[in-house]
Amino acid sequence: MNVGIVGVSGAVGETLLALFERHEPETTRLQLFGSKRSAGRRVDYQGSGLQVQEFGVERVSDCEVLFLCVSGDFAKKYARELAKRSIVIDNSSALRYDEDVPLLVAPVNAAAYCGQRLLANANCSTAVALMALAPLEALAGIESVQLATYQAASGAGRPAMDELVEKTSGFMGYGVDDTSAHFRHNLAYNVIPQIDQFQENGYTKEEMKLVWELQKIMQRPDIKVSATCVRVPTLRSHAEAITVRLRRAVSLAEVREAWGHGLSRGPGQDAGSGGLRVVDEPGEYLYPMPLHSSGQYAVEVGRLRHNLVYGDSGLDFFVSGDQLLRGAALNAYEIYCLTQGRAFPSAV
Ligand SMILES: NC(=O)C1=CN([C@@H]2O[C@H](COP(=O)(O)OP(=O)(O)OC[C@H]3O[C@@H](n4cnc5c(N)ncnc54)[C@H](OP(=O)(O)O)[C@@H]3O)[C@@H](O)[C@H]2O)C=CC1
Ligand SMILES: N[C@@H](CC(=O)OP(=O)(O)O)C(=O)O
Repeated sequence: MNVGIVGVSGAVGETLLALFERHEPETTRLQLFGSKRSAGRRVDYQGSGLQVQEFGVERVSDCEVLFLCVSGDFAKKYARELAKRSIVIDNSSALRYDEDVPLLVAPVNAAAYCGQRLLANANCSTAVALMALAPLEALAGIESVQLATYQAASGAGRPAMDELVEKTSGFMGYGVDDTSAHFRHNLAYNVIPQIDQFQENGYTKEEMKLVWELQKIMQRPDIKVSATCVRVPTLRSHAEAITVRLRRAVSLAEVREAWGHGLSRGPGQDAGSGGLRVVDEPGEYLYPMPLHSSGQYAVEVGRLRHNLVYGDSGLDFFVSGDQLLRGAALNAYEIYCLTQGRAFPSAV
């Protein structure tokens, strides 16, 4: 198998490379690509060195599978052309809403893959939320979802993450420095209620992605979704406070049970918790947090309780999941596993 990663120096690309290093058989020939900026750089991989090559359509032509970890504009320009020769797994939002492109969160809607060559990876907040939402949809049917997100700096890429570290260590006090090259404001010791551009309806594009993508992936265009997305000064792992209204009353025990077996673990595998871990022992001060979920394949879910407004058909809970893994690289790797008929690594 001949595989290429385009954008390997970025936050998603480097996380994907680490997954290949850990899970991929040595027989796979991996090629790495980037812009002129990182061309020529050598990267350690499975005991040898790989050189990053400058991307070019002809240069990637022998790759049977190509991961695009670049931008939406890059995907718009190249993805369809590349898909004529390779299976293309795109991490950007550019093609997610095209009718002929399956939008995949592999443990949730693997059935949407049926041999297409151009495949879209979902938005990070959407993928993290879905790990807890999909089993609830199967359990009782979802009427509505309300989300408030707490999104890490790395959601805006590797340079944004580096900037937060630098600005935090150089913080001089509030009102002194409101500059940032990657966010609308300085994120150090701050929270910013804007991710992506504002839309005409007053929501941001990140908030609307949650609406569009939950509806497309769950094949439920009628589900009501509303979100507020906030950037917080964590480095990795998006956390989300989620309120769900179900079609019927459920017990909390039923919900925990559903979370224990409601997700696919890959072609030919039995369903399992496949990437969701219940962390819900308030008496022991154990609940989902980026501090614990960062670097982990599983999304953590906890703080489960019935919602005081909706009663026993409503649930409140909190999730935290490493968005560079579940919301990007791990999900992309699982999509690749799907195309190869292999079990997902989270099941290993
Ligand atoms: N970060 C996250 O949590 C998530 C990101 N995504 C999406 O994944 C994609 C990558 O994001 P992320 O890793 O965060 O971004 P980064 O800014 O960290 O990395 C961008 C990458 O794109 C490469 N690149 C830029 N221009 C070119 C070019 N002309 N040819 C080849 N490579 C190029 C850069 O390579 P070089 O260094 O060589 O210039 C770099 O490796 C984006 O579409 C993003 O929306 C999706 C879900 C979550
Ligand atoms: N928007 C996300 C990361 C991302 O790139 O998402 P998308 O692929 O949907 O644009 C964040 O900033 O946390």
